[in-house]
Amino acid sequence: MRTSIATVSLSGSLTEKLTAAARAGFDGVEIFENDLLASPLTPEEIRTRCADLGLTVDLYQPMRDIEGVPEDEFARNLRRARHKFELMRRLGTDTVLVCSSVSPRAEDDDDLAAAQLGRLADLAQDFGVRVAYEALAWGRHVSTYDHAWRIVEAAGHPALGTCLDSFHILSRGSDPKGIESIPGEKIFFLQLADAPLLAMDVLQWSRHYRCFPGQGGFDVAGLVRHVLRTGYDGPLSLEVFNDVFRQADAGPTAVDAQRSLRVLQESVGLSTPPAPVVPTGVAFAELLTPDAEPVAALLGALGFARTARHRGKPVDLWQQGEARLLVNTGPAVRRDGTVLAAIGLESPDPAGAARRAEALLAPVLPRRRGPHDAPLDAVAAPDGTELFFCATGRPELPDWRADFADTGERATGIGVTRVDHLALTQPWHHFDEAALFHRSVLGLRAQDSVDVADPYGLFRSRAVTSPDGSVRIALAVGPAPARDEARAQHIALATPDLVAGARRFRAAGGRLLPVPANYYEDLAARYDLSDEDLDTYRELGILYDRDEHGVFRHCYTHTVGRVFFELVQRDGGYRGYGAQNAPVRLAAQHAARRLTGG
Ligand SMILES: O=C(O)c1ccc(O)c(O)c1
Ligand SMILES: [Mg+2]
Repeated sequence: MRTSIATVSLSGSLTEKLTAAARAGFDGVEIFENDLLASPLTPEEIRTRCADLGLTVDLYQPMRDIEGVPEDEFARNLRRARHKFELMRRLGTDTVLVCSSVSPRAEDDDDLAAAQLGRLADLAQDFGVRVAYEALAWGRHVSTYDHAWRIVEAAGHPALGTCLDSFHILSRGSDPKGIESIPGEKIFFLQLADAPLLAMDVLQWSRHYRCFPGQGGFDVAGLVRHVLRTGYDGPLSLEVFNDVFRQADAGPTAVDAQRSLRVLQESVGLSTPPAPVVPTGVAFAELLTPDAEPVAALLGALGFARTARHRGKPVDLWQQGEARLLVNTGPAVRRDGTVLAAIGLESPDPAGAARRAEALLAPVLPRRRGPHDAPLDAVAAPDGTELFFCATGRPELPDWRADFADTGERATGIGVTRVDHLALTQPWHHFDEAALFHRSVLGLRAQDSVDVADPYGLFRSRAVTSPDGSVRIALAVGPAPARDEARAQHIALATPDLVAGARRFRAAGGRLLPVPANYYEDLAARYDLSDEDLDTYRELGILYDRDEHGVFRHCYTHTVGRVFFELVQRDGGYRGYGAQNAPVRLAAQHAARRLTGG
């Protein structure tokens, strides 16, 4: 189906919005009145610009407070409408959105509303315009889609239809099944938006918290299925009022928006992009560092050995158990010190995974292929992390390790078996995009997001995981985008015996993050732990959590550049990440940074 986006959903000037929408692959736009009023372009120039960009102008909006008013006021409304219809002719669009009145002077009189909307449609018809009447969830007398449709039906005018907006329908808890009783040709327009489930005033919710389908808690796809059963064949149009998107760059937001519509179309059976190829493990995590020494010291204390060297590049493979870390000291190294730059995902079908990613608009990275390199398919996640789809030790596929020559070094190890999870702090305006990306592109499942207090703000965190837990990525967004630590990344390593592992790490010269004694007093109050265990945890800075499945113990290393490590022991099928300990950890990291300056 054709895809469209309201200009209000993107930041910048009208020109920037239109360019971003076209580049992301939208077919059309809804022009928001304020964007036109603020633009130096004439309506004719906007029309030409859209045509040059390959965009149709699908809707002009909104017209407000038209219906249900005394005759003298309605006469003034018609005069206003005539101006707008003339403008629409110059703009080259034939559909106008009229939202239900919020005026205190509007009367609760459906017959009057139908009669006046009919007269508006008469005038519109003279200009070749169609009127799409939308129920705002906070409309004074008309606030539900079925009520708006009753009025449209009563008016019985060919130039009057309804506009359905998923936010207004789902935020009020209306049953969208009733949409199926509206003839498809009377649905003049369909606007789509999702939103997180929040208990708040619906107008504020709508104006500040809408998000793209798949990023919130509404069943937008379910609603679209009802709409499709009516025979509606107009565009799927995104109308998202969102405080973050208003500030973020229009280009990436438009791509995020188009991706959400592609995923939606797939889930309602309108398209069949290549199927998701769910990763089955973490093949490697790659650190980029300008300063190999501190990284080597930390990995050595963690029990890793430099088992292989890339044949053509300054990249070392450090291994312990099934945990593999690449340390890259090549020219791509950035100014901001050590970073977690890439993740190798073990994929049952690397080429298929890359095709899926490309179909969902993930930037495909040029293959870093030297004369000896195995081919590697890679895409960039929204935060810039490179994701490689690769195979380790599977005879039917090229092994990425073929590019590495064995050094003969072997790890003595501290008991690390594998990477448990990767935690990536997102740029502040990419959080919702990141969750949708990892879910739709990689086929991971998103868990609920949790809020975590930091001494200087609030973190939001959301995990995406493969069904068997073999791939776990914790996405977080921090409080202060300008601060480095707000973009910290970490690698959590699994061990079956955390206490032994932590002791060996320390004996090898590793530094563990100290945790305040108050934490352990609280732990003693909350759980029935032995004094001996508590003493050990306090000594090593081990944090403790439980869920209905099992127990989680974890501790942290110091930070190098933007990266630190976590050692974790999961017992009994514990599913979380110790989120309730995160405030203590964040405070301890702030304190450690003040002491060491690093
Ligand atoms: O918030 C509003 O006023 C507003 C305006 C136009 C719409 O289509 C809408 O859904 C909301
Ligand atoms: Mg709307």
